[in-house]
Order: sequence, then C-alpha cells, then structure tokens
Amino acid sequence: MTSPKRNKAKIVNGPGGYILQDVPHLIDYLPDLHAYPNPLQDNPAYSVVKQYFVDADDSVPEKIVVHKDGPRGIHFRRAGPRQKVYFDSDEVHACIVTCGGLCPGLNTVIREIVSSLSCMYGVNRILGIDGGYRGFYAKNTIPLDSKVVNDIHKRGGTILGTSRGGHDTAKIVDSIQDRGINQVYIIGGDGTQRGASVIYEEIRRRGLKVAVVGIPKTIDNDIPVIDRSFGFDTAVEEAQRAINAAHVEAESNENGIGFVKLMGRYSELLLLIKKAKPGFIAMYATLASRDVDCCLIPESPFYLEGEGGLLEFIERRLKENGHMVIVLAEGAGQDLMSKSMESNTLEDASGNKLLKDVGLWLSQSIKDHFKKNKMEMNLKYIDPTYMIRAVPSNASDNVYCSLLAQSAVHGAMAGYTGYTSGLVNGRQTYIPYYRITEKQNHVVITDRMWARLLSSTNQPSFLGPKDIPEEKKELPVTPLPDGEKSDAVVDIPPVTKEVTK
Ligand SMILES: Nc1ncnc2c1ncn2[C@@H]1O[C@H](COP(=O)(O)OP(=O)(O)O)[C@@H](O)[C@H]1O
Ligand SMILES: O=P(O)(O)OC[C@H]1O[C@](O)(COP(=O)(O)O)[C@@H](O)[C@@H]1O
Ligand SMILES: [Mg+2]
Repeated sequence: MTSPKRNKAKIVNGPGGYILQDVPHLIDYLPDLHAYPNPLQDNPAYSVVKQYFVDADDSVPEKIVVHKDGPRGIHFRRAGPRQKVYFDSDEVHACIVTCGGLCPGLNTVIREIVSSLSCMYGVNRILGIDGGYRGFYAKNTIPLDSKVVNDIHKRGGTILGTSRGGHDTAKIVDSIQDRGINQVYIIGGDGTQRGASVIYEEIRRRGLKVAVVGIPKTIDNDIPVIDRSFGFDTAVEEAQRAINAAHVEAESNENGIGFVKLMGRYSELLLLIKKAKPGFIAMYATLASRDVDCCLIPESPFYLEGEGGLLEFIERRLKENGHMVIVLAEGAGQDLMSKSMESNTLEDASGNKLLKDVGLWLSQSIKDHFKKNKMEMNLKYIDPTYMIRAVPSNASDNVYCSLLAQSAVHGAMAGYTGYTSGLVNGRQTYIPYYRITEKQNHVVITDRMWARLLSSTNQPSFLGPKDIPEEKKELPVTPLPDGEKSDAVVDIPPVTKEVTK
C-alpha cells in the first residue's frame, strides 16, 4: 500500500476575494512538454462555433448566491476544449475503469469517452479495464472503439464490470506504465475518487506523462461540490415506480401501509466524524411523489415508542386516511436496530460499513406493535434497491453523462490531470481531488429542502431543538484588497482513509 505523498494545491488569488482552486497540469512537473494545436479547429462540426475554445481565464464560482459586499469566493476552472493540447492524437493510449456500485449512466459515460477520443481527437488506442481497480493487474483488458460501444448506453450496469476493494496503488501504476497508458479515466464514487487521487500522486512521483481524470458516480449523491451525480435523476425516477406500487397496495387494503426501502447508506468515514449519511434518493423520491406520508433518512434520527414516536404517528395517519406510505433510506434507524438486535460491525471489500436490513426490521416492528394492540393493519414491504440502480439512464442523465465525458476528455487532452470533472452551478468544471475527497455530501436537515419535505408529508420531525446537529460553519473567505493578485500554494491534506484491499 502506498501512502499518499503531500502535494501542493494550486490556488490563484485575484481581486475582490477571488480564489481559483485550480487543477494540476502535466507541465507542473514536466515543464518541457510539447504543445500541439487542438485538432478540433479543423473539425467541420466545430469550425462554425463562435468561441469554441474555452478562454484560459474562464472559471465558475462555487457559490452563486452572493451578498453585494461579499468576497467573490472560490472558483473552479471551466471545463471544455483548449486551443492547445499536450498529446498528439497518435500518441494517446487511454484506458477507462469503472469501480464501486452500479449507477445508471455508466455505459453512457464509457461510450462518450470512447466517442470523444476517437471522433473528436482521432485517438484509436483505448482500453477498457475489466472489473474495477484490480483489473489493472489481475485481468485482461478490453479493446474499445466506436463500434464496440455503439449501443451500450441503452443497457444498465457497466460493460467493463466493477468491483470493490483491490486498490493496490503500486501495482495499478506499474500496469499503467508497463502498458504505455497515458490517459486514465476513472469512473466511480467517493471511494474511487480517493483511489484516483493516490494513483495521480504516484504517477506524479514517478514523473510519468499520464493524465489521471476522475468522473464522479454515486447513486447516493454523496460527492461534495458537484450539483448532482449522473444517474441520480434516473434513480429517483425509478424509485417512483416502487412508491406508486406501495401507494396502490396501501390504498386497496384496510389500514394499508406501503413500505418502500431505498438506497442511501451510512458512510464509515462519516460515522467516525458523526456526520452525514446520505438519504438523498429517499428525500427526492418523496418530494417527487407526493404520495409519501413519512420519509425516514439517516440524517434525521427518529424513535419508535411513546409520544411523538413513529408508531404513534402511523396510528394517527391510519385513523385519518385509512392508509399510508413510508419511505425508508437503508441507512436510517440503524442505531435503533442495533440496540434491539445483537450486532457486530462488518465491512465490504472497500471498507464501507455493511448494513443490516433495517427495512425488514422496521416493518416487523410495526407489525408487532399493531398485533400487540390488536389493531388491524396490512403492511406491504417493497425493496427495489438494486432495481433502481440497474436500469439504463434516462434522457436527462444521458445528456449529462455525455457532457461530463466530453469535458473529461477535453481536459486530459489539454494536459490537465489530477481532477474530477463535474457540474458546478450548471457549468462543467475541473475540480481538484482534495475538494472531492475531503468530505461527503449529506442531507442537511436544518436546510430548507428538508423543511419542504416535512411540510409536504406533514410528518413529525422527531426532533427537539437540542437534537438538531450543529452544522459546521463554513469559514468566511477573507477578501483581498482590490487590485491585489497573487499566486499561492497551500498544503493539500493527505487522503485520510486507508486503502482496503
Ligand atoms: N481511501 C482509498 N484509497 C484508495 N482506494 C480506495 C479508497 N477507498 C476506496 N478505494 C477503492 O475505490 C474502489 C471503489 O470504492 P467503493 O467505496 O467500493 O465505491 P465508490 O467509489 O462507488 O464509493 C474500490 O476498489 C476501493 O478499493
Ligand atoms: O453493491 P453493494 O456492495 O451491495 O452495495 C450497496 C451500496 O451501494 C450503493 O449503491 C452505493 O454505492 P457506491 O458507494 O459504490 O456509490 C449504496 O447505496 C448501497 O448501500
Ligand atoms: Mg461510495
């Protein structure tokens, strides 16, 4: 296992408190690299586009809600094609790997990386890595071209296969070096991006001309900074089907309860710091459906018994309406379940905490309660968790995946490396790894979005004021005096979580 080396972050300060959290470039450590004119300038599809190439100074603000006297704040480099590229098309030997859990849209991203490289930049050496990180050193590669990927966007899953665990940095970089690969596209979630970050560090330490690019994938929506991950929209849409079925079942039965379990799990890292456990799919599926009476997510603790508890609320809602729908994120109520059952903490191959099935436990607890109180109730339990991530991406995710993949390719061709390509405030950007890996996204229950959900379901918050967690306040950005512009570097915090093999 290679321990990540400390590296310097590229920070550019500008007037009015402007900060650019820039991404590394190959010339940062290979200053003599040759640049070429971008072959896109001769591409008939683009020659008519005004200002097709992105201006070198274009950047995208992280926060778009501002006060008139506030500092301009943090920005990211805008993604897109540059006038100069640092790879000759014939020289490029690219590879693509998919890691972690499935997510709708993986195949669309693979397809578009291949198409962008071959159709826009004339690259014809592209390899698929079979079965996640360990495929770099334990499996054969899969040659990819436009024909092979032609209709894969219509299929769920990933044609390359995926896995958890198996991240051996030295072996992976050896394989990249031995095969002469010089562009590495890594599609995966929070764990994968941490893996990409250490691969980039090792490549840089060895002084290789290899661009390492991350493409964020997460059905849990737990990757920070970006607006949302591809596949999330599809997953929420698919979850609607399960909620609709639950509603139909509930309505058709005396005191019917439709109970749906969705994905959204505890993160081990976040358990350590007692923070986020994302319940985004449950929250958005509930908001979209309007048929849900109660949404339970890990970020918002609840209790079963007594006044103000879940069981009391269920009884009340059944009396009022004769039926109800409950949506539960799989990470919710894990503490309640652990208290009532013998528990030992297990992990998957990537070090993620393995969850017990809270859906089965909670639905049984509800059944037991009604039986004990001799009240009639009909509960139908629906677990669509793997179904919602195995489907192909919907139209909007397909467009999103395509733009994301194109941006990733433009960046690598332009010589940028050590970045994740992501949508920030509706614009494609390049985000340095340390911003992606420093924390995880979670539902903030003191935000307006959760309040909107509570007012749409009219469920109790199950919280007193003292239960509301204090969210870490963001440090204010200190504005620089007008006109002052300085290039600065700061230490990047090393990746904290250890690699699990
Ligand atoms: N801190 C880390 N350093 C290096 N590799 C990691 C790290 N955490 C996870 N990985 C690797 O990333 C891959 C995917 O991680 P996982 O957590 O399973 O999925 P996801 O990336 O979708 O969150 C696995 O192969 C795992 O070994
Ligand atoms: O595929 P597995 O190992 O059963 O894991 C299921 C988990 O994967 C997820 O879909 C998230 O996966 P990632 O962390 O790989 O994005 C969770 O929602 C779920 O808890
Ligand atoms: Mg993950």
